[in-house]
Parts: sequence; C-alpha cells; structure tokens
Amino acid sequence: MGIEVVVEGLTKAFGRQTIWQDVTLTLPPGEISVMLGPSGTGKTVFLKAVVGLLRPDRGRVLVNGVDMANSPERDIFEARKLFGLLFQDGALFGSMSLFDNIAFPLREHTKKKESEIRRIVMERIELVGLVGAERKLPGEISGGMRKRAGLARALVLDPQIILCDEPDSGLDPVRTTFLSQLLVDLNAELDATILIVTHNLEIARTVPDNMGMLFLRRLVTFGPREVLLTSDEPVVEQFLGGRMAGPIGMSEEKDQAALDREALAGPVPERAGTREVVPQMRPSAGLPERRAVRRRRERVRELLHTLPPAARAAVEADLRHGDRDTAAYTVPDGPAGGGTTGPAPDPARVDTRPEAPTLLLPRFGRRRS
Ligand SMILES: Nc1ncnc2c1ncn2[C@@H]1O[C@H](COP(=O)(O)OP(=O)(O)OP(=O)(O)O)[C@@H](O)[C@H]1O
Repeated sequence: MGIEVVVEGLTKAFGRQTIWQDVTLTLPPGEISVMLGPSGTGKTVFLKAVVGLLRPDRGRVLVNGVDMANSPERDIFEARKLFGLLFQDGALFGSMSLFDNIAFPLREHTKKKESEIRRIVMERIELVGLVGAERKLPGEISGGMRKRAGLARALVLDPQIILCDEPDSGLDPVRTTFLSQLLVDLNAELDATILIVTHNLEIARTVPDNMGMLFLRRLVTFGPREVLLTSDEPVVEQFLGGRMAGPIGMSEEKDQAALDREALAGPVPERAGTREVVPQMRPSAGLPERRAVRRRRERVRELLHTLPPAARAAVEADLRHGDRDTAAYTVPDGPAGGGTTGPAPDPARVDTRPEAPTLLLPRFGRRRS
C-alpha cells in the first residue's frame, strides 16, 4: 500500500512574497488526491515542498518517518526514492531515446545490471502503452506520448507516492481522459498514494478520492471529494463553474471594488451541474478494483458527522451503494446545500458512468487470464 503524507503548518515565501501559509493536510495512503487552484497559487511549489526539492519556511512534511522539510539532505534524498514525479512537460532529456530517458533513474540511483534495467524499462513502457516507440527521441513523438514516457520514468523505482504536476497540460480532451484512466489504472495496480495538481475540471471531478484547493495564500479546503464538489465557498464555486464572477480575477484575486460592482449586478445564476458529484472513474476492465475505495469508505464513514450537510448527503449516497457503485448525487437547490440531507440519488443516474474504455493503452487493453 502507498504511504501516507502528513503536511503540517507548511508555509513558504520567496523574499517578501508569501506563496501559502499554514497548509495542513494528510494524503491518505493509497488514495488519489487532487490539488486545484488558479494559476500562480503555488501548486507546483507545494509539490516541490512535499518531495523536499524546496525547503519551506515553517512546518513539516512527514513521509515514512522522515520530515521532508527539515531533515538532513541525506535523509531527504533517501526518502525521495519513495516518490515518482511526473512534471508538466514530462521533463525528458531531448537527446536521449525514450528507453534511455526511462532507464535514467535506474542508472542513476541503483546498481542494477543492464539486463535487469532493460526488463524493468520494457515493463514500464508496456504499462504506459509505448511499446515500439522506445528508440524514438522525445521530439519525435506527440505530447501525449511524452507524458506517458514521463509517467513510465516516474514508475521505474516502484514509487509508493506519485506526484503529477498538470499531467493534462497540452493534451486534448480525449488524451486527457486516457491519461486519467491510466492514473486510475495505475492506482488499482500499485495501490500507490497519488497527488495530482491540475486545472482540469474533468480530471478533478472524476479521478480523485480527495480534493483540495489553494487560493489567496491558503488552503481553502482539503478532504473527501464530496466536500469540494458540493462546497458553497465562492472561490470553489467560481472555479468549478469556470465563471468570471467571483473572487478569482484575470491575474490574481479581484479587489474589493470589483467584487462590489459584481454584487450590484445581482446574483450570478449557477451553471447547471456545477455542484454535482459525478461518478468516479473506475479501473479498466480486467484490472482489480482499487483497494483504496474500500479503505476510503471506512475512513469517510468516521468523518461523516464532521462534514457539511451537502457533502454528508453525497457521501451517504456513496456508502449506500457500497461496493456496487458510486452514485451520482446532485446538491439540492437552495442556499448552501439547503441544510438538508437531500434526496436519495436517482437510481436512473447511478449507471450513467461511462463504461471504462475497452480499447486502452496496450497493457490495459490486453486480455488477462
Ligand atoms: N524558485 C522560485 N523563486 C521565486 N519565486 C518562485 C520560485 N518558484 C515559484 N515562484 C513563484 O511562486 C508562485 C507560485 O508558482 P507555482 O508555479 O507554484 O504556481 P502554480 O499554482 O503551480 O501555477 P500554474 O497553475 O500556473 O502552473 C509564482 O508567483 C512563482 O513566480
């Protein structure tokens, strides 16, 4: 099972610019979490702090007993081997073949023989569906293939924690869905803890177990996906609805005068479906169910009494369906979840989840005995 990541009171500034402060959250082991936030709110800086590539000014990041924020560099370096990192652009070396790029961490960090390296690299290449492309240079393949190569490289050291920085950037919606499916499938196979930083609402709505959002130098919320997806925080509603009205401005937050002008113009109608808890993506046919799902149900059951009403209703709907399915649940009309537990989910909606595509990346598409 993946490893829990505990972040406590994390604060980071560059000179006089505070990026975020007092960020506290726990990434539950083996679960998938997503961190949202408008551009420039410090999501990448957060990932770098988690993996110990940037030292925060205050706070701790506990991974397997190592504080990634304050330990000696030697200990951080060792603990970093637990991580797989997928950077925005795949961060591949342009002059190296995909094979050599993917082999790089093994050659750098292990003393494995070339034959063993070849076995591992080819296994990961198959896993992400790049068989046949291993001799190509990064410049000779598409952006989506580069992402998958980056992911293969992130997987060669058998990470127990996978951090993905905007895995969707530069991908079309179809490739983004394939990549989402790949991440869910990897989680089903590896049971690794995964944190994805993204702006992509489709990924945010369908992939994670937990969601958080950074805005205005603080963590607005972090918890079970139902909390953020039903939240009535203005910044969350604006972000999920992709609206102009709200506290997020073109470059940063809006000033009070702009907010006052908006208020005078009257309430903005909510876009349909904005606060809907849509079904979570499931592993491809032939793969095991994600072990995290059952663990999360037990965990969230304990949290139920602490959740806002709309989130509680959505979680209850999910629990009612147990292992059979994940129910779609729409927040009832009315202010802030209406203080009501809401209607039971419409059974007709339960099966609206798109079937897992059968023609997937080779590994996931192949028949299993
Ligand atoms: N090494 C650094 N030195 C100084 N400032 C930095 C450094 N790294 C990041 N920043 C600043 O930190 C802020 C947050 O950057 P970051 O890249 O984490 O944002 P982000 O939320 O990931 O944005 P995007 O969604 O656009 O990728 C930015 O203002 C950036 O200029």
